[in-house]
Amino acid sequence: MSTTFQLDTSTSRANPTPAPMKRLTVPKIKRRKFEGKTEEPLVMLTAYTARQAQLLDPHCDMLLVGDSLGQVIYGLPSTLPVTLDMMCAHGAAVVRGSYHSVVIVDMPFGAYEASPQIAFEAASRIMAETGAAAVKLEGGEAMAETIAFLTARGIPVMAHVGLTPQAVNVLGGYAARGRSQQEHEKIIRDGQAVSDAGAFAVVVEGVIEPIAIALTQSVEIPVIGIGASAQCDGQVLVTEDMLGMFERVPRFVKKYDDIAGMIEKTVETYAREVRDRSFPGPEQTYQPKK
Ligand SMILES: Nc1nc(=O)c2c([nH]1)NC[C@@H]1CN(c3ccc(C(=O)N[C@@H](CCC(=O)O)C(=O)O)cc3)CN21
Ligand SMILES: CC(C)C(=O)C(=O)O
Repeated sequence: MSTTFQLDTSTSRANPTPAPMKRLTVPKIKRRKFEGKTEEPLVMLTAYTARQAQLLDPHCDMLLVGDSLGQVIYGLPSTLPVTLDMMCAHGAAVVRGSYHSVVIVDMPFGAYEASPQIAFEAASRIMAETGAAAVKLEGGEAMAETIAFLTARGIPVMAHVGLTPQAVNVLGGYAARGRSQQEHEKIIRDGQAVSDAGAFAVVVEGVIEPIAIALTQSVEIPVIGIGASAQCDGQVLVTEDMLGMFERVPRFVKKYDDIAGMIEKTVETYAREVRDRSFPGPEQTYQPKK
């Protein structure tokens, strides 16, 4: 087990970012929201690897090591089989590849729900092994006690309400939430509960826009939207989704590029050159000294 702390690595030759910046902190993220609104929205993307983190870091305020890595990296059918070992390994890689953003690591399903004490054991392991600045967990009122427990013991918590993918079996799918008045009120109560419990920010996912707007206006912590509203205090997406790595993505994803198409074309060229023996060429081949 290797332990990596969040050191200032700006002088290390392993870290090629040209203009190292001082890393943002959780209190600075929280303070970005004042008088009920964040002037400039917070920018968050998921990251799972060191190189990906290096590329995203200069443009983001927060990097989320999401448990969506279960689907995106490991090809699992949901986020439920994701383990603490996976989150620690990818969390450490993202911290090593970033210099500026606040890194937040998802707590995997099963690692925190049973009790605040169990949650602290999992969260403290994540903090110690990755060097991340905070953890994220899914749930509202039911997780308020756990959020207060972790925060009081030195672990900042980002909460996640609305469409909570770890609860897919209770919700019955990934459809948008909050279309009934009862559900609407429950999601607002969840957001207020996590804010009152001391979460430094909250993700609201897959809800009808009026809920996202009402929540953003009613809590003092930044509300980060995904499938929510442009009026949230920030936005997050799964990086591979917005880069166009996947054919099928949720409706709330905007595909900014077609990376899958680029990879396909490039690999097609490589395969052709191998088959017609034009790769490797003279420039990629060693010859004996004359
Ligand atoms: N690549 C990826 N992107 C994500 O946004 C994401 C993950 N993985 N894994 C974890 C959760 C799961 N999420 C999901 C997954 C599927 C839908 C989806 O298919 N939504 C449909 C509607 C589904 C329905 O109505 O039943 C859509 O068209 O938006 C939404 C969010 C969000 N998260
Ligand atoms: C989609 C985001 C918010 C997430 O929770 C994840 O990446 O797992």
